[in-house]
Amino acid sequence: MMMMGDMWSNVGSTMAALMFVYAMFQQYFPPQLRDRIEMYGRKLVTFAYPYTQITFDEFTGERMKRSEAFSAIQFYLSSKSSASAKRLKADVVKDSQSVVLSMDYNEEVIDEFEGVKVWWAASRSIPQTQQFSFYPTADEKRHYKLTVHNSHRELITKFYLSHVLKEGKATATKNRQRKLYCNNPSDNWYGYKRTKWSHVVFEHPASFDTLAMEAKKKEEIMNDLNKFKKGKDYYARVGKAWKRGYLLYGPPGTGKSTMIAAMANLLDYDVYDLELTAVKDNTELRRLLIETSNKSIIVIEDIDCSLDLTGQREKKKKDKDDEEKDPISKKAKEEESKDSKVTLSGLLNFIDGLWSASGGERIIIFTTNYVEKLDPALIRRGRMDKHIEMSYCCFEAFKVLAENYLQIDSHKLFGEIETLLGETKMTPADVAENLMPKSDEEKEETCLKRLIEALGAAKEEAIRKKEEEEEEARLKAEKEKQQSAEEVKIDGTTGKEVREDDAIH
Ligand SMILES: Nc1ncnc2c1ncn2[C@@H]1O[C@H](COP(=O)(O)OP(=O)(O)OP(=O)(O)O)[C@@H](O)[C@H]1O
Ligand SMILES: [Mg+2]
Repeated sequence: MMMMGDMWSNVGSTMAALMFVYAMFQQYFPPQLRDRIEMYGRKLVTFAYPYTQITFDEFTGERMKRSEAFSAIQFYLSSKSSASAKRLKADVVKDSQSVVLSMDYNEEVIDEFEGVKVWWAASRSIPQTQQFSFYPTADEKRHYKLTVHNSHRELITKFYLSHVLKEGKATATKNRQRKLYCNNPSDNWYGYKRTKWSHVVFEHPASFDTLAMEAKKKEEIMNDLNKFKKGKDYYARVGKAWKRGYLLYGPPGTGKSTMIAAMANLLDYDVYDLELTAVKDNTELRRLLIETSNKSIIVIEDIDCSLDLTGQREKKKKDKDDEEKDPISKKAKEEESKDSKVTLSGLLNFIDGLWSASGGERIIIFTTNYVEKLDPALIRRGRMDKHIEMSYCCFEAFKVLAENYLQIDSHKLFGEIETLLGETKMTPADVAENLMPKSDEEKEETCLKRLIEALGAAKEEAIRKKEEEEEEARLKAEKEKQQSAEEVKIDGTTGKEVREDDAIH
């Protein structure tokens, strides 16, 4: 048996001989003859290997964006490979109910199109690095290679490939799991994981059916969203970036986050939950946003707490004056501001779509508990196109919750609840909490009575608070009156009342 060492020395000497022949060929043959020989050489190779290979890389372009063709091919081949490839990779999708199989590396899948055979292979190239690592390297390059016979090249490139992309995209849509993305702090953007966003599967059950609010308002929002979704041509015609901004405001527990989930479910969009406090500056903000995909909702919750957006512009001048006076405080301020330098104007630019040259279909949502705290520039129409107030529970909203939690649409206690809801403020979150049966045996009447009790208590609490406030205001007024009376003194000689400043002179 030939030893490995012998085999390599044979290969080495063959290579050396070939290189020697090629060098002779370059040096001693006249150029015309060389061209001719090369042409015949190519024909010989084509004759011996009459196939064309087309490669589809996973990442393309300068920005190394994930190629759409690559993912479409991946999905297309997932249906083909289960039948023919022997080694498969499995991926669980859609609520863990179905498994998508794709071909493993160096496996081959044969496909047929209009009687023509083609061969697909998946492979990856790993860069030669000296470093040893347990983890897959981030620079690993994956690609699919399609091999076709030269005689069918036109049919394959013109028709087969578009068929593959169309089918692949359809399968992708069918298997698509929506995702909830959260931004990573930028210190984690580089290194092994190298991602700006982490994601989990988005499986929030909220829908507009279960959302407690007035039917008319709900319908108006749904129509607005559906119009946006179908509005591609409209946005292109009027030259606007295909985006829409919503501002959801209202007290805690009125359903702002629930509404966002319902919107994502209605539109079938991904959700990007952007934590602004983890973003260092406007450049980072831009980088994050460029990485968001189409058909997504970008959410900034509690915008008033995320940044000092309101005072930032006015503060600038004051800070400058202070800094000039005190170099130590200037340094300290610089250190401090390193932490978060996303500015109002950075945010405004992002909303205005300067960054969205890559296309559209994005919804931007801000939520806040205090709408009055926000800078008007941030929420003016055109930026936040629609302002939605999420308010305390009304009777109509209660009926939706009763249907959700108790599966009832009427009850003799409803009248009393309607009156109480008109007299007191309770958030849908609190109403829902009271309606939720605490055990399997608990009857709907018990739940409704619990709600009535809670509403009654809330009403009494509100009356007590109001009385307290009135009492406080009365005491304050009395104190002020007393103070002003003390300031008035009696002039001993004339017996007339004089003001304190008159008495001094
Ligand atoms: N309008 C609503 N319809 C249905 N359920 C609601 C509604 N509002 C609140 N809830 C219930 O109350 C819980 C809290 O609501 P949610 O988190 O949406 O409030 P929020 O307005 O986002 O509050 P915060 O301002 O504190 O973020 C939800 O899990 C949901 O079950
Ligand atoms: Mg919320």
